[in-house]
Amino acid sequence: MNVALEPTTVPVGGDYDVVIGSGVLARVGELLGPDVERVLLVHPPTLPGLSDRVTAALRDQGYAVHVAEVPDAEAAKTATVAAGLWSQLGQAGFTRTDAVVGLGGGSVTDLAGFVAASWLRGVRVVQVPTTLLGMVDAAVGGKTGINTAEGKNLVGAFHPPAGVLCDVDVLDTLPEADLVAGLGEVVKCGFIADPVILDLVGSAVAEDPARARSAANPHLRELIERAVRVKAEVVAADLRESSLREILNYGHTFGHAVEQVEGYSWRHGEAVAVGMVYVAELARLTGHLSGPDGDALVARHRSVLESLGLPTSYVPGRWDELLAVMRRDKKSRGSTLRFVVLDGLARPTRLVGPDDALLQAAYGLVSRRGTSPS
Ligand SMILES: NC(=O)c1ccc[n+]([C@@H]2O[C@H](COP(=O)([O-])OP(=O)(O)OC[C@H]3O[C@@H](n4cnc5c(N)ncnc54)[C@H](O)[C@@H]3O)[C@@H](O)[C@H]2O)c1
Ligand SMILES: O=C(O)C(=O)C[C@@H](O)[C@H](O)[C@H](O)COP(=O)(O)O
Ligand SMILES: [Zn+2]
Repeated sequence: MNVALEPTTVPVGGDYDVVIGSGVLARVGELLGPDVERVLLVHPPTLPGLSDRVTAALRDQGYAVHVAEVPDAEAAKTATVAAGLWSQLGQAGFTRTDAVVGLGGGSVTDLAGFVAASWLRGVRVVQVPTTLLGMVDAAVGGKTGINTAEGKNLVGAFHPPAGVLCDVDVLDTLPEADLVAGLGEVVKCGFIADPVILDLVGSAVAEDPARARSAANPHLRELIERAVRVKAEVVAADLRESSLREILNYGHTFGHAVEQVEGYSWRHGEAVAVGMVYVAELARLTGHLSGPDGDALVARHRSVLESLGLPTSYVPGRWDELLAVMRRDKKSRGSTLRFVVLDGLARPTRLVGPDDALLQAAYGLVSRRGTSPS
């Protein structure tokens, strides 16, 4: 990413900061806070250069650094991997004033955050996201967790980080498909809260579609900052998802079901993209979106996401599996399914207990044979 702007600090309530900048990776120790002696650095196998740099920076600052390489991507988010980290913390004698650092994409920051939340009932975690999705979403806000055989993020805790460090330079090595998946969550913030995001994505695509899908997107820094501000404002108001925070789950009920049914072969941001189209169609079927404006907003979901190369359809014939997974969504209450839908652009609301027939009809509207992600 070719920008050399000064770092930006986005406060999350008064609790911690998200630092976004170029060349800021070595500042990780500054976010740890006082009294930390030992640090467990958790990272995937794909980032040897970055994990070495962060380890060296922490050691230079006097910390005793223990390193844990965990499986890549969704394979990191298991009870077995978490248990291995608990053993490592125990053997190294980590106390309540020691800390965990999560370096990697959302899968690693979710795992590292969960291990920090559960070790001694809670030690500090600093998140150093290395994917776009991690920077704009997963590392911010304190939702941590792992998967079980029954579904995604079914075990976890709300455990806000002590700080989040986003060094945008690391995005230069991120594969395009992962960058684009991160743009899926950025676009989500555009639909639920900040339509300027959709305009910026539109401008970037109009200027140069290939560049818009890369770390050279000329609006990327502003897109990151805007999406982080949306998330920061929401989680500062409702950390534990008693109400407002549910809007960040836009597109996720169907999206998480696609991820699980597909054995996590779709990227999270890809599944959320088709999930947003699904729920936009559901909003139209249930009257939340209506008339020409409603039609245009549904069409805008497809056009923005497709302009970035994100999927907007899913294969037919898997309704029973999808519905079974959707029933276990965390927004469900008893046997009542609940969705976040839009009443208009940036006007999110709840849809409670829609008819199964309408849920299935919306699936029909997003079904297309031969669909697969990038
Ligand atoms: N806690 C939350 O609020 C929250 C929010 C959104 C998503 N999530 C979770 O985040 C996960 C998805 O995160 P993700 O999209 O970052 O995927 P990911 O963590 O699987 O990373 C994607 C891939 O990019 C590689 N990678 C990471 N950084 C790189 C870099 N700088 N250069 C080259 N390769 C790099 C990784 O090794 C991996 O192969 C899902 O599990 C999702 O449920 C959590
Ligand atoms: O931060 C939130 O709240 C979100 O819902 C953000 C989502 O993008 C994210 O994927 C989250 O992990 C989903 O949470 P879950 O509660 O549906 O498991
Ligand atoms: Zn998400």
